[in-house]
Amino acid sequence: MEQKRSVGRHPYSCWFTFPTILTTNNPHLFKLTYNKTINFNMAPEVQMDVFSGTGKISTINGTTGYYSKRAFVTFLAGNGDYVKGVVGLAKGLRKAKSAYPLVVAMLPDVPEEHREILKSQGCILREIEPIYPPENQTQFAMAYYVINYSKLRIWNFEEYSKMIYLDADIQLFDNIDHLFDMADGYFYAVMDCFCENSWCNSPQFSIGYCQQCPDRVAWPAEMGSPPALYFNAGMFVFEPSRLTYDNLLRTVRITPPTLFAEQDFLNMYFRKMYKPIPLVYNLVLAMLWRHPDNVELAKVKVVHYCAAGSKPWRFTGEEVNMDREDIKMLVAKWWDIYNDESLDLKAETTVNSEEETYSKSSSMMVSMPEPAISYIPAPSAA
Ligand SMILES: O=c1ccn([C@@H]2O[C@H](COP(=O)(O)OP(=O)(O)O[C@H]3O[C@H](CO)[C@H](O)[C@H](O)[C@H]3O)[C@@H](O)[C@H]2O)c(=O)[nH]1
Ligand SMILES: O[C@H]1[C@H](O)[C@@H](O)[C@H](O)[C@@H](O)[C@H]1O
Ligand SMILES: [Mn+2]
Repeated sequence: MEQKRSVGRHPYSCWFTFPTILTTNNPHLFKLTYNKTINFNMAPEVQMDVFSGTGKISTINGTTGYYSKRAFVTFLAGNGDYVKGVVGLAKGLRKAKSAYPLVVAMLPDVPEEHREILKSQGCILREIEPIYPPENQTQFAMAYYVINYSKLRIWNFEEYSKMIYLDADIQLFDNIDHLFDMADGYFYAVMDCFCENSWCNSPQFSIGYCQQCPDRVAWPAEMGSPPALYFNAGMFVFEPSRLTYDNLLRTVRITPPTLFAEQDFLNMYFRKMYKPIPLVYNLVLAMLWRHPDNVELAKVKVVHYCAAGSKPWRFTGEEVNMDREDIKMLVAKWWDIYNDESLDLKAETTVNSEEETYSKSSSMMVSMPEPAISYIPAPSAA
């Protein structure tokens, strides 16, 4: 078992130590240094009609019946400070009065002390085994991201019919429970931006093309058809399913890793069922300086502190773009929630069980009537 492998360093500090992915004439091709070419359109076919869709038979307070069980889920690896992100998220969900609990899919290397903190905040802990891409190929993904393949385990959480995945470096500033009411059978997420240096080896970056403003640089005909819509995998709405899970694991075993690791993989796997949702559900911070016209900050519900140097718990303000007023304001807002003791779960409501710890309030929440349906129309395809 490779469980002892440690989580890599942040990509921005070691980017060029990895073999470069060369650009090609075709946007769908990422040519690797050893002349192996990955064609996203030629990826192994996967079953797309695999979602379970309806509610399942489950037991609430001893009564068996059909209902849809929903939860947020995040991912935690290692003994570093990402645990602060999860605590912040649990408190942010409480502040937004979400009706659903937060499940933490965590690797075995999360220390007991951190598990206790998360339990005391009402999180449901689920230990997962790490997933690594095929042997000897990890050099083609950024080391820092390789551990993120383990995230695929959340498709196995079949006791939930629908889940919203949130990275630990995400904070909610508004209730987003209505996203659970979107039609089943799709994969929902926010479109990414290709303008940051992290994309510098992509065909998109090389010609200055970004799906966030497709008219800025027209996609040249000689480069083939424009690339498929690409989402940021820090936030997505999905339906756990054993069938999908097995298929994901089978597919990942035969899919050579690329730069953004499981994010690229998920984009490839779910390309036919991907539906974009508005960027207020996952504000990738670079949008603030790359596409300011697309952002209405006051309306943003979910902020993703993914730009280099923006993690609130490590923030110094010294990195590029980090001295902006909007960034400092968003970091301060994250700390307001993290430090707000009134958002801590009250100790007396915590219930312990062998496998999971959850709060009485969260378990009650699951059986509450569903919130009113409020469908969020996706923006038209870019
Ligand atoms: O030491 C670590 C590193 C990461 N994580 C977890 O992994 C998530 C992803 O890491 P980052 O948030 O630091 O990465 P980015 O936001 O820069 O990366 C984006 O691209 C990644 C490609 O692998 C993933 O898809 C990720 O979800 C997406 O937001 C974290 O939020 C956290 O939940 C940990 O728990 N501990
Ligand atoms: O997931 C990655 C990562 O978060 C990078 O920081 C960002 O520049 C990319 O756009 C995104 O795809
Ligand atoms: Mn993130």
